[in-house]
Parts: sequence; structure tokens; C-alpha cells
Amino acid sequence: MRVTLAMVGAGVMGQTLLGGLLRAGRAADDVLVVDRRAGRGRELHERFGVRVVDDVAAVAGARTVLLAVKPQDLPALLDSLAPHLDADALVVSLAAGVTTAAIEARLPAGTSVVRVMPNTPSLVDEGMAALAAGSSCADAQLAEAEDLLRSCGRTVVLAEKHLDAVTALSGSGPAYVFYVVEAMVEAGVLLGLPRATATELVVQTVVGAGAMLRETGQHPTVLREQVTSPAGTTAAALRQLDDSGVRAALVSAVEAAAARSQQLSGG
Ligand SMILES: NC(=O)C1=CN([C@@H]2O[C@H](COP(=O)(O)OP(=O)(O)OC[C@H]3O[C@@H](n4cnc5c(N)ncnc54)[C@H](O)[C@@H]3O)[C@@H](O)[C@H]2O)C=CC1
Ligand SMILES: O=C(O)[C@@H]1CCC=N1
Repeated sequence: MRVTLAMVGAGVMGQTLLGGLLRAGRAADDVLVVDRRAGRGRELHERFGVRVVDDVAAVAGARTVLLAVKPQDLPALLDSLAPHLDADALVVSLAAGVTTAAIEARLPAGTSVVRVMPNTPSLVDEGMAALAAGSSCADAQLAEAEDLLRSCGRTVVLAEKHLDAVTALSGSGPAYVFYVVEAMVEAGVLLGLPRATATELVVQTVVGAGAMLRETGQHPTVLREQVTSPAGTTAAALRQLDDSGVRAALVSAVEAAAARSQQLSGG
């Protein structure tokens, strides 16, 4: 049976996007999932009602082919996919660091490719995805890819040279936030709060601060200053963060992620 969308790789990110697409109204029988892991098929079929196969040849006829495998697995996948792609198929890759040029080089000449960097908050329709078009991708196909990602969050279209920075900021970014949350919860426990209470306090603080940033549109410095009373508790905490070089560490962390994204493009 021909489908509009085929997804190859249904791990963390693939499943997240699949859920978003179905919540946004895409029919389950219009999506084909390919995953090589034994057992994954039944699990996804039971959860989402989609057809899951393990042979990539099944993508033949699909209008859009979404690739959600690890960057290291992409070259071999592209080689096995190439003979089965329709001439006018759109290939959308989520792989960190892998350029559209590297993808195009393994596919039939003229294949439309879009590179996307999504993130895991797509699970709750709060995703942030950046898209970059390959050399043969028409505007309408880029718009189609954007529609796909918009089903579970916001999108931005950028020049491809920015995608390593995007990967380091919004792609990996949720992990930095979770890391900070973990540390704050441990601090609360250290100060004697029950773990569940500490977790509730920190999670709502992060959600509230995020909502303030978005809804007020104010600069984070302004919002931080509103919390920081002269000679108060926040000033005491912020001095510790500065003394420990947390700001510089965050900049270095983002730089390291961008450098790793660039390395991955080497295959
Ligand atoms: N996890 C994240 O936060 C984000 C991940 N990404 C990108 O998304 C891609 C997928 O990442 P995850 O979902 O975290 O990985 P994952 O390891 O959870 O899932 C990959 C899936 O692909 C399947 N697979 C691998 N090769 C295959 C093949 N040849 N045919 C069929 N299935 C195959 C595996 O069985 C697995 O289920 C990566 O390229 C990553 O860079 C992008 C943004 C965020
Ligand atoms: O850690 C990674 O390589 C992937 C890409 C961005 C988020 N996760």
C-alpha cells in the first residue's frame, strides 16, 4: 500500500514526531514506519496503529521519507534506501551534524533533501525545530517539511551553516535544562525537603520562568533583576554561580556541542 509519509528509525525522536503527527490529525494508515529493531513493530503498532516493517524497500512510493536514525547509521541507510526512492520524493533528515550535501551525495541526483534539527519537547507539542533546504529542494517541499514539524512545535528556516549552532542550543538544550533541574532538586533534598516536594518546586519554577520569558518578551537580564533584591538571597546565590564560572561553563558546553555536530558531518 502506498503511503504519504514513511519514517525510518522510530527511537526517541522518531516516536516523538510520530506521536505529534498523529495528534495533529494525520491518519495512522497514511504513515509507514521502518525500524530494524525486533519487537519495535508490535510496540508501535499497538500504541499508534501504524504499520511497522523492518525492510527499507517498503518506502517505495512514499512522498516524504523522514530519516530518524543515528548519524553514524545514516550512510548505510542512505545506500540501501537510494534504489527504492521515488524520483519526486522528499527526504527529511533529523541526523545531527550530517549535511544536506553528504545526504545528496548518496541519493539519486536531484533528490530533494531537507535537514532538520528538532528537539524532544516535541513530545508535548512544545518542540523547536530548525530546517535547512538542500540544493534541489523546492520552496513548496521545504514548506511541506515545515508543516510536518509544526505539528508538534515551532519551526524556523535557516541557512545550513547555522545548524551546528542550532543543534548545540535547541537540539541538545533540553538536556542542559534537565541537568540544572537535577542539581536544584538535589540541593533541595540536601536542605531537608522531601524529594517529591523539591521536584515539584523546581519543575514549576522552570515551567513558570519559561512561560514568563515567552509571554513577557522581556530580556532575561530584566527578569533576573526583578528577582534579585539588594543584599538578598538571589544575589548571594548568583555570586556563587559567577564565582564557580557557571556562565563560562555554559558557553563552553554549547561550543563543545557545536564542535561535535561539525565532527559528525565527517561521517
Ligand atoms: N534524541 C534527541 O534529543 C534528538 C535526536 N536527534 C537526531 O535524531 C536521530 C535519532 O535519534 P534518537 O531517536 O535519539 O535515536 P534512537 O537510537 O533512539 O533511534 C534510532 C532508531 O533507528 C533505528 N534504525 C537504525 N538504523 C536503521 C535502519 N537502517 N533501518 C531501520 N531502522 C534503523 C534503530 O533501531 C532505532 O530504533 C539522530 O540522528 C539524532 O541526531 C535530533 C534532535 C534531538
Ligand atoms: O545528542 C545528540 O547527538 C542528539 C542531537 C541533539 C540532541 N541529541
